[in-house]
Amino acid sequence: MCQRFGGGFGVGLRSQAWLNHNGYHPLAMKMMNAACLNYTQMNEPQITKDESFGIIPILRQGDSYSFLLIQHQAGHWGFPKGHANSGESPVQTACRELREETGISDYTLLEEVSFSESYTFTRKGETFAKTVTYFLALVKSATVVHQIEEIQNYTWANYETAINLINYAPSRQILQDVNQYLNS
Ligand SMILES: Nc1ncnc2c1ncn2[C@@H]1O[C@H](COP(=O)(O)OP(=O)(O)OP(=O)(O)OP(=O)(O)OC[C@H]2O[C@@H](n3cnc4c(N)ncnc43)[C@H](O)[C@@H]2O)[C@@H](O)[C@H]1O
Repeated sequence: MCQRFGGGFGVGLRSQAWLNHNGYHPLAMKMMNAACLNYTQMNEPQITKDESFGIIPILRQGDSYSFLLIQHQAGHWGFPKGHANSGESPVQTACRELREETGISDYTLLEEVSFSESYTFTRKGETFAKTVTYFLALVKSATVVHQIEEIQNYTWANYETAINLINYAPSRQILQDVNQYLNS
């Protein structure tokens, strides 16, 4: 822990004249602050920005809605998503990932709204600050072609079941916001 105005760095730099309220010469203060800044920069963890895009597939039956959840290969339940390929827009990425993970390609995209979640994670010693932006799609049919190499499992669930199945709080918050949007 680096203390900006601590005693340790000041040894030998005191003088009778020009002492500030800490009892140090201004030049000594400058050197101490510079040393602290270098120490802090050297020890700050590197954080890499990461971004993915996804779709929340929604099936409307009368007044009620079901949501398609997928179980990612890592084991957690959430929504279909992934990274952009070179030159892809957010919506193109989200649609491709949906098709690759679930086989779904027949839907109406609600492009006027999007919902984002942010979280950090560490992988192989590297820390990532990630944002995932989701679009909404009203699907025409509940048929899913399970892409085993992409996802572990999938399920259609109503709001209450889905909220209980989703593992991570940021994704639960997204579903809450989406549910509120659909019922507003
Ligand atoms: N910039 C990049 N471009 C292209 N490919 C890249 C890439 N970075 C990594 N890849 C590779 O691409 C593969 C997956 O690609 P994609 O399939 O394209 O990416 P993804 O769904 O966003 O999954 P990813 O595993 O990266 O991250 P997630 O946020 O789900 O999970 C990460 C961690 O966060 C946790 N997590 C997931 N959702 C969370 C949430 N909502 N809240 C908190 N933590 C969450 C998970 O448990 C996990 O520990 C990975 O094998 C990866 O090695």
